[in-house]
Amino acid sequence: MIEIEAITKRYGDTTVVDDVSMTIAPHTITVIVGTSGSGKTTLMRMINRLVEPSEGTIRIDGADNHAIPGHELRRRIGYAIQGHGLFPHRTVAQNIATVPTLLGWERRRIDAKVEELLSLFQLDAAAFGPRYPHELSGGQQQRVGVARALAAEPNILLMDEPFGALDPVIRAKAQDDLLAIQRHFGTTIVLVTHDMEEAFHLADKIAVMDKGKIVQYAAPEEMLVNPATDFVETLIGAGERPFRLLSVGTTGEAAEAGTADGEPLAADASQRDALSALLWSGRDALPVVGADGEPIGRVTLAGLARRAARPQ
Ligand SMILES: Nc1ncnc2c1ncn2[C@@H]1O[C@H](COP(=O)(O)OP(=O)(O)OP(=O)(O)O)[C@@H](O)[C@H]1O
Repeated sequence: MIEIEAITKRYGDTTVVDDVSMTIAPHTITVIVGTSGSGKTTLMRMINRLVEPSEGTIRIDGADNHAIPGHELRRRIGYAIQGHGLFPHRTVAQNIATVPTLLGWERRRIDAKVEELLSLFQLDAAAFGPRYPHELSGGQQQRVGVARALAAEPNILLMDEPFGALDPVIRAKAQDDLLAIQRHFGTTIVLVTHDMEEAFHLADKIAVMDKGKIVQYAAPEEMLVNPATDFVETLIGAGERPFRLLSVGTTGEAAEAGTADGEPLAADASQRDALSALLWSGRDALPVVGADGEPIGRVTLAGLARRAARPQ
């Protein structure tokens, strides 16, 4: 659990984070969005004390983060940034092993961790471990950057625009990998992004910042249905709202009893994907199957339309 209490950061006369309080529950993904310069990065960096606050307290699992030496904190909290920040003269394996080596882990444990992470990120350890960062694609470098941030098994992972430099296809893949990895390790993730699509895809809770303040901190569905201010509504993109509502729910949740013809949809696909498949196939209904391939019902255009409509 991360408890941020009345935290303020000033540079000279300028207040860049203004009396922010928020609690981040363990094992969740919190996404911070907002306009450029609204203080997102500064707020996040006060968690691992890359930036020292002017006022206020941040507690990590109950302990004031000021009571923990900065270097210790940054070892315990993973940090991944856009452009990955890999060491160019170290191999992929050495990069991932950086913090475990600092912590004095045994060689065998380090090797096992490197292999586990590379395979979780779908990189073959034998092929990629010995390579240098310049021998990887941008997307692969980025995955190694996140793998490195996770190597010491941190409870908390801070991510600053981690997928900002990736093309849309690789980016979507990287987001899905991150969700799978977060479930695997139960890591508490705080992520800053400019991309609302990404925020709605990943977040358990979204914090919207404007001029150093949090203007709304809520679950995606709640924010869509009840945006706190005009600013939040603009940021969400009012025209996108029905589609975003569908993108935060799964097809399984929208499944109704009954059967339908056509290519089945996976229950864990988003309702937005289901809508797209329905429109594209020209059908009113499509079958839904569970992870085991067994039918669990059908999803209908009318059912999705009800879910995308303003709640009454
Ligand atoms: N070391 C510093 N000294 C002075 N001002 C700073 C410093 N670091 C950040 N700022 C200012 O604080 C404000 C908030 O910066 P921050 O990087 O937190 O914003 P952000 O919301 O992450 O922006 P972006 O989305 O553009 O990355 C900006 O106006 C920035 O210029």
